[in-house]
Amino acid sequence: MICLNAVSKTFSTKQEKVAALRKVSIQIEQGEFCVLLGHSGAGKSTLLKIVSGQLEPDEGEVLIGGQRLLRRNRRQLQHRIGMVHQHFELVERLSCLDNVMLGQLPWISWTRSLFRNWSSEQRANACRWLEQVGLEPSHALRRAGLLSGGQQQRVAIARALIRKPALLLADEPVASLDPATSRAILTLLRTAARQWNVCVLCNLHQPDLAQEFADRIVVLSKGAVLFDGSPAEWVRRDERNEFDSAVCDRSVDLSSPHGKK
Ligand SMILES: Nc1ncnc2c1ncn2[C@@H]1O[C@H](COP(=O)(O)OP(=O)(O)OP(=O)(O)O)[C@@H](O)[C@H]1O
Repeated sequence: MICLNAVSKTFSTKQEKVAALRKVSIQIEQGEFCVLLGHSGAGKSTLLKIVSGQLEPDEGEVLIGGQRLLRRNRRQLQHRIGMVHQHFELVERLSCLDNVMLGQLPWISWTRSLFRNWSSEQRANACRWLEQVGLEPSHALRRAGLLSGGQQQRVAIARALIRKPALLLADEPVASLDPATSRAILTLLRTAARQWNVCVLCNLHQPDLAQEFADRIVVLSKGAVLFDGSPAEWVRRDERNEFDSAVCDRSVDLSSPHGKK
């Protein structure tokens, strides 16, 4: 379970101070697929960076599996977090298998990782994860950069899951994918949450996809939580026009390859 208690973050630049997060409190259970929605600048990426330990909050606390995220235990807790990104962030010149193995770096000796000298057991494990995310065994030795976007995202998900994370953070994982592939990837993330009891926190720009796939939707607006509930509750409130175009990017067009008009 992850828990954010009254987390605030303000960025100061020479010109201004931007309150990116204002006393955000949310709790996500193991096995839950939670989608963060909000227009550009609402604070979604800042929240993910704070949960992953890349940024420190000014106020408030983050608990991962009951343990408070602090500077001194950050590395140890980061080992329990898997990350998936919009642009996959694979090492394109390496094989899919080697990319998946990178997810296990914290537990592999540096000589093995430097020479990619994986044991047969490690190889078999990586291949199993590639299979779990829907890739044929023949993909294991193919260069990651030669795969389609959807296949690369599957490799990235396998790399995140091989470390058996308590928490999987997905920062706009379908932003560069076509609508059909987006649905396949979100199905995979939802399955991962349920099958491996992972708490998944996923940033999206598309309310329709959030409604279709999320167990829970959290809407941020100007750094504050505007809504936190089930997709059914979200639809009821949306129908009463409680959320207007300022909340979510209604310009999203799922028929377009990149989701934007
Ligand atoms: N390093 C930074 N320095 C200054 N301001 C920042 C920094 N990072 C984020 N911000 C500001 O904080 C606010 C929240 O940004 P954030 O990136 O979290 O929004 P977002 O909801 O993820 O947006 P998007 O959907 O466009 O990625 C924005 O106003 C942004 O300009």
